[in-house]
Amino acid sequence: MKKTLNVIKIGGNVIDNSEKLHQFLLDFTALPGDKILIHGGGKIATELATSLGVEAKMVEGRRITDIETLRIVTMVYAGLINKNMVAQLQAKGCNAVGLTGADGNIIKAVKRPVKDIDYGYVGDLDEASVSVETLDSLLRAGLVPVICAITHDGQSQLLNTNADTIASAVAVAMAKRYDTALIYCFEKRGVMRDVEDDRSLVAEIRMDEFDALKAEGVVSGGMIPKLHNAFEAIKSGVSAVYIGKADELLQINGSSFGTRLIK
Ligand SMILES: Nc1ncnc2c1ncn2[C@@H]1O[C@H](COP(=O)(O)OP(=O)(O)O)[C@@H](O)[C@H]1O
Ligand SMILES: CC(=O)N[C@@H](CCC(=O)OP(=O)(O)O)C(=O)O
Repeated sequence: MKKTLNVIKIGGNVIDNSEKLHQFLLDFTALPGDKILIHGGGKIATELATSLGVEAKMVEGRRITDIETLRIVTMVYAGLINKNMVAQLQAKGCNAVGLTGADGNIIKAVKRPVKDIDYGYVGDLDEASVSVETLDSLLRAGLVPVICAITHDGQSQLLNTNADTIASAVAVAMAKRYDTALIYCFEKRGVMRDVEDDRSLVAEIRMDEFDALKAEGVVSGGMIPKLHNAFEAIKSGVSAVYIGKADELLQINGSSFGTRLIK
C-alpha cells in the first residue's frame, strides 16, 4: 500500500496576516504524516512593487513579470516569506526546509510562450517538471519541504510561477509514489455560492459543474485558475482535492473540510 502525503497550498491573504499565519503553521505542524507546503504571497509582492513604483499587472490570475517584477517576487517569495515561514515552522518543532524550484532542481519550468500576451518571466509546468526523486528523498530524511512560487528553466533563468499551479503539479507528480491529497487553504470556508455569505459553502463540485459555476458568476477572479488546477490534479491521479479555510485544516481527517472536488 502507498504511504499517504498531504500537499498543502497556503493562500496570500493568510500569509499577509501574522496571527492567522501563526495559527495555520501550528496546525500544519500538528498534521500527522508526510507533508509538503507550497506558498506564494502575491498580496505582499503587489504591496512592495507598488511602494517601489513598479506597477503590478495581473491577467487571468497570472502576474505579468518583467525583469524588475521578477527581482521583487524573488525577494518576497524566495526570501522574506519562505525564510520567515521556515523559521516559524522550526520554532514549532517542524523540520522544514525552504526551497525554490531551482534548489535541488525540484521544479524546472518553461518560460510561457508569447501569444496574445507577453507574460514575461513566467514559468509553465507539467508533471514532468517536478523531481519526485529529490522530494521523496527529503521526505524520507524526515524533512518537510516548503516550496515557494519561484522556479527555474535550467539555464540560469528564475521564473515566477503561480503557486496554485505548483501545488497541483507537485501533487500530480508525487501521486505516482504516494496516496496524495491536495489541499488548498485560504481565508474562506471553501467555494461559496455567495462570497459574502459564510453559510453558503458548496460542499462538493463535480468537474462537469465547473463551467456552469463560471457562467453563473458564482466563481470569479483567482478562484477560476484555482479550480482549474484543482480539477487537473483530480483528473491526473491525486486521490482527493479540497479547497477550504486555513484555520479549519485539522478537520481534514475528520468529518468535513471545505469544498471537495469530484471527478
Ligand atoms: N465562489 C467563490 N468562493 C470563494 N472565493 C471566491 C469565489 N469566487 C471568487 N473568489 C475569490 O477567490 C479568491 C481566492 O483566489 P486567490 O486570491 O487566487 O487565492 P489565494 O488566496 O489562495 O492565493 C478569494 O479571496 C475570493 O475573493
Ligand atoms: C505567475 C504568477 O502569477 N505568479 C504568482 C505567484 C505567487 C502566488 O501565486 O501567490 P498567491 O498564492 O498568494 O496568489 C504571483 O506573482 O502573483
